[in-house]
Amino acid sequence: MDNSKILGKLKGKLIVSCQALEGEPFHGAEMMAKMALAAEQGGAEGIRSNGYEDIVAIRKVTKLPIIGLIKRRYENSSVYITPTKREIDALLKAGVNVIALDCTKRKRPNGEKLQDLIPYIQNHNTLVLADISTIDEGLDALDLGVDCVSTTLSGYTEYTNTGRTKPDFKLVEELTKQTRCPVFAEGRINTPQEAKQMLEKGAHAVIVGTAITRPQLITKAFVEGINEKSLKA
Ligand SMILES: CC(=O)N[C@H](C=O)[C@@H](O)[C@H](O)[C@H](O)COP(=O)(O)O
Repeated sequence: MDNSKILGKLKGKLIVSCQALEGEPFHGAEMMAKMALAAEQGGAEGIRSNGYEDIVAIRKVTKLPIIGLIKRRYENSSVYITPTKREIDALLKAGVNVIALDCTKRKRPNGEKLQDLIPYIQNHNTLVLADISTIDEGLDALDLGVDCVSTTLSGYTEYTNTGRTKPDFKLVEELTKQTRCPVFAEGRINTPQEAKQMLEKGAHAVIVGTAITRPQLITKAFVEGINEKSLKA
């Protein structure tokens, strides 16, 4: 696939994040490949996926563009989405089209720097999606030459973790005002209406995970909805 055309193809579309971590009922490459297939059948135009095995399995069942990441925790750093060159090399080997890279201002493990990692990925004919949590991080990442940004980490860094339960519409709106580069809306988008609203606010595409691919959490939302005390009572 010609990666330079991917961003154009994703404009206005839905990307489904197919991730189940260890301990989750759907954990496993075979399951994630089925999730990706289901997403494609439902009309998604891209897949976001975590881990070498899951990505290889997904690549076998679909030709959709894959945004890959590897979550790994290192000592002395809270960066966990594709933190080092080691994860980047594994993603390049898996054959992803785009690499999702933590581009927050936090210190990376092994003293590695975004200034080196971004061109390294791009020199392998692979795009960089910057996962950020604030407007400044988004703009800084764009200055460093990333191909696109995603609001993935809003609410998940030490300095944005305010217990937010709704998507960060404001961050998408502000970022799209300040750049012509594609801004992906991601994180806690739980309804088709919210997804559409994000596009109306200028998002290039919408990435949805939990609300589509984590059945235990979808069930929980229904159970909580049923148990919620009626305001009229
Ligand atoms: C914060 C973090 O680690 N986010 C991860 C990034 O890859 C995934 O766990 C999320 O599922 C993904 O961002 C989609 O978001 P949501 O599941 O809320 O639709």
